[in-house]
Amino acid sequence: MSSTNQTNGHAITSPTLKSAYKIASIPGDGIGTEVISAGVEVLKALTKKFDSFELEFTDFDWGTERYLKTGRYTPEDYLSILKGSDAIFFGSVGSPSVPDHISLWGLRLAICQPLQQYANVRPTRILPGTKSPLANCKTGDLDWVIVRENSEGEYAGQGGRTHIGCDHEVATELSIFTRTGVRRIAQFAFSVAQKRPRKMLNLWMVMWDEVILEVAKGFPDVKLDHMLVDAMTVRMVLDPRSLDTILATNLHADILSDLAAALAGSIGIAPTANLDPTRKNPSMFEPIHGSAFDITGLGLANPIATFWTASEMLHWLGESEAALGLMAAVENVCTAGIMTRDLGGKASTAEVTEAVIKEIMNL
Ligand SMILES: NC(=O)c1ccc[n+]([C@@H]2O[C@H](COP(=O)([O-])OP(=O)(O)OC[C@H]3O[C@@H](n4cnc5c(N)ncnc54)[C@H](O)[C@@H]3O)[C@@H](O)[C@H]2O)c1
Ligand SMILES: O=C(O)C[C@@H](O)C(=O)O
Ligand SMILES: [K+]
Ligand SMILES: [Mn+2]
Repeated sequence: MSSTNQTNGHAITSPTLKSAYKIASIPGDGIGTEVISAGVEVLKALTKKFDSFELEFTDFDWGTERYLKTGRYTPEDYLSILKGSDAIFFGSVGSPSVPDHISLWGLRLAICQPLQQYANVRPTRILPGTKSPLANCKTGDLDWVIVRENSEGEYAGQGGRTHIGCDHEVATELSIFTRTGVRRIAQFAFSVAQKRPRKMLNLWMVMWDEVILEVAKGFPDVKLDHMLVDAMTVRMVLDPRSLDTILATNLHADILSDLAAALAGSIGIAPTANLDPTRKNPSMFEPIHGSAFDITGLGLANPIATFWTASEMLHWLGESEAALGLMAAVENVCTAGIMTRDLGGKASTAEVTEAVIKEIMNL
């Protein structure tokens, strides 16, 4: 690309600097490796189509295989390595050969927590050409963003076991909530709700309620609605049109977002952004789903969750045109019925990926 500037009456043509982003890619375990390689292919196609930016990928083999060989999911200096990137593109972690709390704390939480990615953002909607399992719920009827507190609550890592293995063993799992933690996620969720057409935020809990009412004063245009989490599951199923932005604690939002993905058609389409809203640290983007050992290696993994995740990453980096182009390509492919088995189709991971790349090049 080039641009023309006027200097002292002379037109001079100079190369416009392309934005170049460093992406740390961590496929992880199971289908993580299949969907991230599909995601990288699609992102590379976008850089060909939209020549305003470049992506420089560095791949990391951090996952369970590495843990079994070395006793660690990552090298010791992994945080300084990641801090050198503009964004992290993550697949999933977890394997039948290692207990889930070890893999989760060894990789996903080992990244999210020290990098202060305290806002976990999970948009959900029904893509055109796909179906909700809810009768009478069509594309447009379900359009939510779940904001998950991503640094404390039930995933604070406090608690332990005493008298291990004895009949009188005691185990505690503590939920930790800080005023600062609640305030910052509330501020973030209100600002998300404020940018949505319906300007609406649904949430719940006690200290939360108090802090949120304080934060709400700064967002008078957002309609606020408190819900208990059990009742929320009912409302999501029976009245999806009445919801918009949903803020909840770490664990509750984790559960609600799997439900949301299923109601929108499949867990195979749902994206996640783990954001550090201060932008001091790189943010991490991953599909909501896990390693799915039951379908690993079979070509059945739906790559759309990862494509949507890639689109969220591009938005965060400021490349909105490419981000919107990617979602348009995904929607065209769904409309054409090229879908994996979880969405009722017959296409493989590779066939969906190829179709999305073709749509990108035809945009
Ligand atoms: N953030 C993460 O990395 C993350 C998230 C969830 C689970 N996990 C880990 O993944 C492992 C498996 O967990 P799980 O089985 O509870 O959840 P899962 O999300 O891996 O799978 C649940 C079900 O959804 C299906 N599924 C998931 N993604 C799919 C896709 N893209 N296309 C088609 N079908 C898809 C699977 O086949 C499975 O039947 C565990 O070790 C768990 O700890 C990791
Ligand atoms: O919550 C987690 O950390 C694991 C998984 O359930 C997720 O949604 O990322
Ligand atoms: K994941
Ligand atoms: Mn989850």
